[in-house]
Amino acid sequence: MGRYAQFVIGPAGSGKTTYTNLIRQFCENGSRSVHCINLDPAAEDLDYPVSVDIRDLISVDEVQEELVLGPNGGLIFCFEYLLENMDWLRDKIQGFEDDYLIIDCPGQIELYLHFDLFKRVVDAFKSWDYNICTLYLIDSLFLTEPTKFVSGMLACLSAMVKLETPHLNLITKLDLLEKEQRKKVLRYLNPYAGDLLIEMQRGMHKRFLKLNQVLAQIVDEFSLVAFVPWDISDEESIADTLLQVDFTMQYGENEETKESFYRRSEKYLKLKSDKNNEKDF
Ligand SMILES: Nc1nc2c(ncn2[C@@H]2O[C@H](COP(=O)(O)OP(=O)(O)OP(=O)(O)O)[C@@H](O)[C@H]2O)c(=O)[nH]1
Repeated sequence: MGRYAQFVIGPAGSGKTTYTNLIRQFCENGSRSVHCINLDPAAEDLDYPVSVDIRDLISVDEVQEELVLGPNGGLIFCFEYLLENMDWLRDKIQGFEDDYLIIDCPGQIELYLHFDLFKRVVDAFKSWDYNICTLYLIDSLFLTEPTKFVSGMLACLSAMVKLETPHLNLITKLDLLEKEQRKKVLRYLNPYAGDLLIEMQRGMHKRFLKLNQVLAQIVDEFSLVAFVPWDISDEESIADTLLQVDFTMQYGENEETKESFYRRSEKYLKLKSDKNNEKDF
């Protein structure tokens, strides 16, 4: 069957642990064998059974205490230590030959954006012949305005460029948004640079025009930054997300995957069955 691993990354509180647990439950209900791996040395209570836990190797609390480091320094030290002990991790996952790995990662995005430590962990999985997909989770409450969207998009893009793996961005906590807010957010599933520029420029001084033009151009040129809606109140959304992850893992991002994102967003909004909504959209 081959080896498959999803790396679940994203800012603190974006929903990584919740996602990991729900995907695990969904897979297990479908008789798919999965293992959840915790790579967050500062994790507290985890909702799922953990098959491999970095805290058995090293924990941030111990490091902070012994080396008098802050939380970020402690995390960096733990990842350096993990990289020196990758045989430990390899031994732990050796028995999961045909199983699916879901890897819950730390919430400090500096780890993905500014250092190469996390990339080296991902590269080790590649060298062990894993098919990989990185999921960058982003809280929908931070995507309700164009400027917030651009900022979130740039963080997703940096992680994608830095990690060099098949990549999806998941918009989480959609169930918490009002219908109108939800529609606003879902417009960004397939953003159009011209509209984005007009929206960003609204209410801003004209001296920001050039900057906003460049940012909108980045959105346009990096249209591979695809966002997938994730709604825990809709079981179909969970099933579709898993399908997209599997597809991306095997084939990477391409036109076909993008097409399926758009079909997904249409289905999600049920636009086809509601002509009035379609006009609004
Ligand atoms: N309503 C709703 N709540 C969510 C969703 N995802 C996460 N939450 C809640 O948001 C909070 C943070 O979720 P976690 O899954 O712990 O987030 P995390 O990214 O693992 O957080 P860190 O480990 O601190 O980086 C928890 O209270 C979750 O119950 C979601 O899709 N919908």
